[in-house]
Amino acid sequence: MSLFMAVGLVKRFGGLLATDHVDLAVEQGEIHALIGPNGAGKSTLVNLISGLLPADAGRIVLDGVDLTGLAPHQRVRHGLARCFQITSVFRNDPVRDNLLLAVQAQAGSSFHCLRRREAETALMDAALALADKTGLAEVLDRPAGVLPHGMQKRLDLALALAARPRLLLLDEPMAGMGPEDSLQMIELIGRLRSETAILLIEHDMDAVFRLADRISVLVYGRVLTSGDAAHVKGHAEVQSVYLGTEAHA
Ligand SMILES: Nc1ncnc2c1ncn2[C@@H]1O[C@H](COP(=O)(O)OP(=O)(O)OP(=O)(O)O)[C@@H](O)[C@H]1O
Repeated sequence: MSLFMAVGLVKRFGGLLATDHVDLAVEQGEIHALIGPNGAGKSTLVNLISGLLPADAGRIVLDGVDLTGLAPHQRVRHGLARCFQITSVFRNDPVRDNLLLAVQAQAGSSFHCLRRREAETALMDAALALADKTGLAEVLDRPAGVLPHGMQKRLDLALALAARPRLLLLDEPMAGMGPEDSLQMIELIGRLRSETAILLIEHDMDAVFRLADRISVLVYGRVLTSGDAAHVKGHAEVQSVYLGTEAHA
């Protein structure tokens, strides 16, 4: 069985069928990219998966557990975490405190058996490990809100990783970045493959083709095709519907 499955997902906005009976599977260790032209329904699908929007029909299953009726925070506890297009940090607080809060929220009562000082050390160690992993060790004392854009996106990713997800939803992690930041983000996401499966929405096709093990193409709320980069690049309908439009743009 796949690590994650969306089965027959449907979302209507009035008369518009934004998500049209979508089936999607993400395997363990896989980076699965979701691409499609503007308005294809990518954000709606990710909102259904993360629980920000209720589905009109269909199911969401992670690791054999049906998450369909659960609120977003309950889905996070079951291993489904999300990074937003807009960063969701406490802007006036230092990076260190943002990381500590996220680690603390995830740890819950798991450090209760330790003495207070030991628990604080364990939390700080976990926060510093996250900073190291995401390239934020040099900016721990800086208020999150004054970080350059690329680092804010990395902080956002670090906060999602604090939840130790089994499946991480990344909604346009490269948005608004210059080439250097994009490259660093691509490398970082590539390294995460060993610890979590990833569903990646991204308009940067270079990033998609470099990172994705599998790509699903969404058009008018439906999955047109799924496959590896070679399959998608060679798919005539994808070329005309999506890659063609991007090239023109
Ligand atoms: N809350 C809403 N109410 C009404 N219509 C909506 C709502 N959210 C999205 N839509 C419509 O649903 C369709 C899919 O939108 P969605 O934002 O999911 O597409 P997308 O593929 O993420 O686009 P983009 O790449 O531009 O972000 C669009 O026609 C959009 O106008």
